Amino acid sequence: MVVFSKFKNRYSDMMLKIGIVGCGAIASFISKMVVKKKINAKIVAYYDKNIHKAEKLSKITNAEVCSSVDNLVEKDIDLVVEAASVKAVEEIAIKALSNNKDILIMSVGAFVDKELFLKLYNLAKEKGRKIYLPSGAVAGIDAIKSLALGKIEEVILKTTKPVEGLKEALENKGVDPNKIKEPTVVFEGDVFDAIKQFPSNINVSVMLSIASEFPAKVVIIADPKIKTNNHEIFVKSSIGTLKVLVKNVPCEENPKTSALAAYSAIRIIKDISEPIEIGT
Ligand SMILES: NC(=O)C1=CN([C@@H]2O[C@H](COP(=O)(O)OP(=O)(O)OC[C@H]3O[C@@H](n4cnc5c(N)ncnc54)[C@H](O)[C@@H]3O)[C@@H](O)[C@H]2O)C=CC1
Ligand SMILES: O=C([O-])CC(=O)C(=O)O
Repeated sequence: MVVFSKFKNRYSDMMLKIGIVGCGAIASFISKMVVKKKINAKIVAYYDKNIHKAEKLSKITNAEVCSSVDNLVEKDIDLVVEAASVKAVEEIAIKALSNNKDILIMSVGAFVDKELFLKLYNLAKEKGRKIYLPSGAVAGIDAIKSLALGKIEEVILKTTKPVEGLKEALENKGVDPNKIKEPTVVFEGDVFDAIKQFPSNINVSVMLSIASEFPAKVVIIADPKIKTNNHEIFVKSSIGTLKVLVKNVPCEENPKTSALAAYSAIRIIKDISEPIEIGT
C-alpha cells in the first residue's frame, strides 16, 4: 500500500551495519537488495572460506573482504548474518555474540543440537544481544508460535524438491539421483535424522520444531518433474489446526535454496531497522 509505505519510510532512519559470513546464494540476494536501497542497511564486511565468493560480492557493495570470522566480528558492525552452513554456526555465533554483535542465523538446522541452542541463548542473554531466526523458506511461523502456547499434538513437514536440489544429499546417502524418474520418498523420519541427512535442504524442519516447541515428523520427496521447492506444513493443537503450502522458486545460484529464504532474511533486516513490527 503506497500511503502506508510512505508513512513507514518517514521513520526508518536507522542504518544497520552488517557483516556477512557465507557469500553464496542468500548473501548475494541480500547484497543486491542493499545496493538497490530496498533496505536501510549497509554491508560493511564479508567473509567466506572461499575468498573468491567474498570478492565477488564485494565488487557489488564495496564492502571489505575479511580474512577470517575473527577479523569480521572486530569490525564496526551491528549485525552478523550467518549464511554459510549448519556446521559453521557454532563458531560464527559464539564469535559474533562474544564481540557484542547481534546475529541472524540462516542455517537454523544447527539448533537441533539442544546444548548449542542453550549455549547461544545464554551467551546472547549475558551479552544483551539478539539472535534472529528468520522464517526462511516456509510460511506460518507466526501462527505456529502462537499455537505453541496451547498444546501441540502433531507437527508434520512434507517437503518436495526437484531431484537437482537434493542431488548432493542423495549422493552422500549412496542414492543415485539419476535413477529417480518419478516422485520418490527419499526420507521419512524425525527432525533430528532429517537435518543430519539433509543439512542443506531441511533447515525448515528445525525452524518448525523450534517455533512449535515440538519435534516435527519429516517426509522428503524427490520429484524429477517439479520446478519449485514445496513445503507442506500440518500442525495440530488444542488451539486449532494449521495447514500451509508454499511453492518456492529456487535460487538460480543454488537450487537447494528457495528465494523465499533469502527474502525472509532481507525482511528481518528491514524490520530490525524500522520502528514498527508487523505480524506476531
Ligand atoms: N532457514 C532456511 O529456511 C534456509 C536455510 N538455508 C541455509 O542457509 C545457508 C546459506 O544458504 P545459501 O546461501 O543458499 O548457501 P550457498 O551454498 O549458496 O552459500 C554458502 C556459502 O558459505 C560458504 N561457507 C560454507 N562454510 C563456511 C564456513 N565455515 N566459513 C565461511 N564460509 C563458509 C561457502 O563457501 C558458500 O560460499 C545454508 O546453510 C543453507 O542450508 C537455505 C535455505 C533455507
Ligand atoms: O530453501 C528451502 O526450500 C529449504 C531449505 O533449503 C532448507 O530448509 O534448508
